[in-house]
Amino acid sequence: MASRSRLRLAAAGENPIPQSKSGGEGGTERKPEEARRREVTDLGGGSEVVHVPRFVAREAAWGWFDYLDKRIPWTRPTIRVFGRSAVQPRDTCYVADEGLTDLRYSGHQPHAHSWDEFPVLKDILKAVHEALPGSHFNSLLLNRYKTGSDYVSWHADDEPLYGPTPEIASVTLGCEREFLLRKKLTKSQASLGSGEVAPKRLKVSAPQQHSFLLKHGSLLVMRGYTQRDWQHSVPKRAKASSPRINLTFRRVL
Ligand SMILES: O=C(O)CCC(=O)C(=O)O
Ligand SMILES: [Fe+2]
Repeated sequence: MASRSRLRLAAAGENPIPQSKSGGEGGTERKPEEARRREVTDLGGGSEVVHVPRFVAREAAWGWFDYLDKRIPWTRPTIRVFGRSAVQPRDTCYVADEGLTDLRYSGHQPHAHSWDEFPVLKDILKAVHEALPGSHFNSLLLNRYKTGSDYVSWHADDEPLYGPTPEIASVTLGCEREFLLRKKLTKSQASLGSGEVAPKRLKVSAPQQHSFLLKHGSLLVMRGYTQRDWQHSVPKRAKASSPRINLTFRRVL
């Protein structure tokens, strides 16, 4: 379902988007107004998503993809989901400022690599900071979805170490994939749905949902109470025939 509440396209020049040095060759250069296009979706209740479809020029984005695909020490850890052990359905790697080793999710504590090991990540971080004035990301979770069978299931990045209103900036390289957001159910909605409180025939309306097609070189930012009130996922997609690398920049408080 397409997002219905795209509120406004930010005025050109409102926020600077970096131009790539290598984007000018081979007809890959973006028109300035296209490079600055950002769609702001107000999710309500103080939650917001910003989508910058052409955050970085195609050629530069492929340069980043090739480097990360080859150089990142990808692992596929065993995690715990609903009390069961399972191999995570995508490759991953964690990079963070010195001393930020506390990330733990699904019973797994990833090793924190240093930014110094991967100079390209410093360039990408710089570009993200320039696009999002006032942001100070200090950690990065990378994901690689090798085929359309790799995915991330419904979750929120609501770990306390990110604080109550984290800004999370997500860069997509390679194969485009669908990114879904759905509103978390309130306790009373959840119990209605389970049939514990009300008879089953009492219909519970479907949660609000938004979908974004995240293309090569795009940036998606989740802000405000998005992690508290919404969940997101990247579902399996049979048609996705090539790998996708995703970088989510976060700030550990
Ligand atoms: O791959 C994506 O677009 C999302 C990844 C994600 O949600 C996460 O790493 O927490
Ligand atoms: Fe996430």
